[in-house]
Amino acid sequence: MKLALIGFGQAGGKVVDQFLAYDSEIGGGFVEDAIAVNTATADLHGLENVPEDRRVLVGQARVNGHGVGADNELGAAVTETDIDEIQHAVDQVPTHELDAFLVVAGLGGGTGSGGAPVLAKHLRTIYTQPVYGLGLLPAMDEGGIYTLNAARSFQTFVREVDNLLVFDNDVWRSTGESVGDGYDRINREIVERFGLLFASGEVSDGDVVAESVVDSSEIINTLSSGGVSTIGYASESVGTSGDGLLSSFTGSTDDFDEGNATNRMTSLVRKATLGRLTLPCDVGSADRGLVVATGPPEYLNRKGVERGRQWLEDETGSMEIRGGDYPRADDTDVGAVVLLSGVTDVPRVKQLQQVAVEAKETTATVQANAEDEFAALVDTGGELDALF
Ligand SMILES: Nc1nc2c(ncn2[C@@H]2O[C@H](COP(=O)(O)OP(=O)(O)OP(=O)(O)O)[C@@H](O)[C@H]2O)c(=O)[nH]1
Repeated sequence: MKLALIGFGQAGGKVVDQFLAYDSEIGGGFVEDAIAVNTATADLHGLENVPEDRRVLVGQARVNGHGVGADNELGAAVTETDIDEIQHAVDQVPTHELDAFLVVAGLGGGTGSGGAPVLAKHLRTIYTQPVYGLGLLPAMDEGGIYTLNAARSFQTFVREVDNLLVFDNDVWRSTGESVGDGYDRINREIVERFGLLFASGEVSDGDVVAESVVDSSEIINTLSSGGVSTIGYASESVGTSGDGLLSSFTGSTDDFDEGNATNRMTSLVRKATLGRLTLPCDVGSADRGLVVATGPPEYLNRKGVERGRQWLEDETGSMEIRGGDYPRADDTDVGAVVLLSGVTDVPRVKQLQQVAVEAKETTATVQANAEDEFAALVDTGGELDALF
């Protein structure tokens, strides 16, 4: 499907930057346009792939290009004020080619956390295309302010988009990794999963057309349940003709190969669903689902996808599970992407909200105490007078 990507804040901009790289790497064709919005000049300069004329600085009058310092109310306020600056950039998007907008932001900071919901709301009042969000949840150890920001932004963002796709940094961290290296790896995981899904609706005329190629309308229908979505992905290297299943084609019967490919695809769908999701949840709470089989066309086995799809129907109890192929002739992996939409049983969100409520209460108590303590510090019991 053709997307206009809008990265809001530092994390949003970096992920959009990586989406651009991934799209050209796989020849995906899902990025119709890409814009980065930020309150910090330095963050915009740090981007590599978003064209310079698609970078928008907001809030200059209030923060002078220095960011909002994790104040997401300020992030929201400056976005409201400067919405025309962003609209000016969106005006250049060839919207007649567009299937949807995707607004990407880290929810723990200030700029993206506050600005992304404001922009989503604005876009939905103007355009007929769906506006999706991709929200990145902070790791738990980032601290109270990030958790509180994320919980409040999540609540607002999910209300203002047609569907909120979520990626939880906490689940994807590795111990012993520097923050920078960690984000580079995590961002790759993000764009691989979401990128494959979006590219799957973009099979061009020159590509090999498989038996049942996923269409962008199937992605849109799956996401039209609204609410929150998560993605699972599993893949297996099939190598080139020297190893993997291809080599087992030679010297074995077609029946055996067919059965092998069917089993492989069915188990990839299960692995994708039961393995690490971008946002862990109870799969049974999903409202809709989409199974996409990716890889060289000869491995995209219809029976395998169908069995995987039926299995997901049983797991979710939903009748709205779609399935299809994304053939990639030059790929050495065969994989399954599983999109679960409208999930409602998400312990991580409840945990985030609980910690946020505690953080809010603690902040209020600390502030009240600080005021009393400061008054006590300055007060001399009437012994001394201030100058004026
Ligand atoms: N996945 C991912 N998450 C990131 C990355 N950088 C930051 N984050 C997360 O995003 C949250 C918000 O950080 P930023 O995007 O830097 O904040 P901002 O929107 O620019 O807002 P301010 O810096 O407060 O103006 C953090 O709490 C992290 O959890 C990144 O490169 N990848």
